[in-house]
Order: sequence, then structure tokens, then C-alpha cells
Amino acid sequence: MNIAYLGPVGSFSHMAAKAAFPAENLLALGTISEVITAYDKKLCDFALIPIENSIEGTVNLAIDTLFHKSRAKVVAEVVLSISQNVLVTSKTREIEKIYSHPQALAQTRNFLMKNYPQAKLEITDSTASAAEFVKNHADEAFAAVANYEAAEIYGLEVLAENVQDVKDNNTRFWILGEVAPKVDNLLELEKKVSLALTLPENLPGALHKAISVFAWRGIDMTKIESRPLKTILGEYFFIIDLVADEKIVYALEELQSLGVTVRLLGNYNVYEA
Ligand SMILES: O=C(O)C(=O)C[C@]1(C(=O)O)C=C[C@@H](O)C=C1
Repeated sequence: MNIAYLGPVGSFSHMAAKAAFPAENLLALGTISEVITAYDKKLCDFALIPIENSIEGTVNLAIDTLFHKSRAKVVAEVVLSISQNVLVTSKTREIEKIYSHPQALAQTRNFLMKNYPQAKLEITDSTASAAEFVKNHADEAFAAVANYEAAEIYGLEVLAENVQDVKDNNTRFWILGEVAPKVDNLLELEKKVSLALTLPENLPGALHKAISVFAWRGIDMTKIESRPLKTILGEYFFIIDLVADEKIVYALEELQSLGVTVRLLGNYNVYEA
């Protein structure tokens, strides 16, 4: 089986993909959009994308691409503990530029500002591509924020370790596929259902009415987030995560009668990597 993920090797997505699919063929792609497109074009059996981090929140590019450009279904979630490190080619130079994925720079913002106030922050498509870039510019005073494995893979030195601003740092990854993958090696944490709701116009209190269908049935909502519909300013869709519950089917019927458009993103098991 082929599993697409945000590469290159040594990214956190790579770690999550290895944890969920230790014996499968892993396909490193350059961007999150490319990973989703590869799945949509059936170039892989499963695709793994980062969705949300405990410090920095939703990975907007992933949610937006999934909602606006794809019909892919979420068939599993993997939660990975994230430890960020500052990687360099030489420990003796004053760092001029620090490269990383925006999520990783955000997770280490305070540490970087305090310890390298002179350094410019530069965005890359992944933490591992930052490490690769720093390796390929070994004569420059550059650093990458990336994981420990990337230091080994790209032959970089670890200048500072475990530098995220909140020590307990976790990222959720969604696995896109047609059927739930066999993930026997990981601990199952819970079962969830994720929905994307679009509210009808001209319905006062539409969001209140929509989420009340879960509240009065005692269905546990673990996340709600709005993202722009990309139509006009002030129009949104809502991502809702629920703890799996057999009453959800009735809640969906009620949403339909309210005129709420519901897309079932997935009904899946959550695993700890
Ligand atoms: O850049 C990587 O290594 C990724 O796999 C992406 C990503 C993300 O988008 O959140 C994954 C986990 C970490 O939170 C930082 C970056």
C-alpha cells in the first residue's frame, strides 16, 4: 500500500505515518495540498495530513484544502507528541535566519525571540524541508526548527532541544482513505465524528440552533471552529468534532430540517502514536 505524507523524510508527518503504517510504502510529497491531491487522484491508498496542534491550533491549509477542494473522508486520527529542536550546521555562529514550517515557528515563538532576537524567521513547507535546506546551505548562519530525527537524517547538530513554548505539545493528524486502516500497533484513545456545517442564510441564531441539536441530546462536542467560506467577508463554514454516539444520526436529521448543510468529514478511531 502507498501512503502519502508531507515530506521530506524526517518531518513530523513522516513520524506519524511510520507509527500508523510501519510496513507500508511511504510517499513523501512537498506540500499538504499535494498530499490531499495525490489522494484525490488515487495515487495513494491513504494520505496523512496534520490537522491541529495543541499550542498553535488548526492547520488552516489542511482544513481549507480538504473542505474546498476535496471530497476525501477521514478514516483515522493519529495524535503525536511533538518535540521541537533548533538544528544547525555549526554551533559557533550567531544565527541569522531560522527556517521552519509556520506551525513549528509558532510553537517555539517565545523561545526563538528570547534566545535569537537577531534572527529572521523564514517559512518552509515542512520542518524537514527546513532541515534539508539548512544542510544544503552549510556555510550560512542558518538554523532549522525540526524534530530530533531530522537532525540525524540531515547530519545537523542540535543547538537546543525540546524548545516548544509549552512542553506538552501534541499534533493531530488525519488519515484520509476509503476504509479504516488496520492500526493494531497503536493505542486506541476514542472514536470521533467530524462534520463541516454550512448554515442557512436568514435564520436568526442559526449557529445556536445548529449546535443545540447536539447539546439537548447530550452529544459531547470536542471542537468547533469557523473558517471562511471564501465567498464574501463574514461567511463561514464550521468544523465540528463530536465524541461518537449513536444519537448523532438523529441530530443530523434535525440539522437537515433546519436547512443546515452537513458534510460528514469522517467517523473514525483516534490513536496515540
Ligand atoms: O513540518 C512538519 O514536520 C509537519 O509534519 C507539519 C506539522 C504541522 O503542520 O503541524 C506537523 C507537526 C508539527 O505541529 C509541526 C508541523
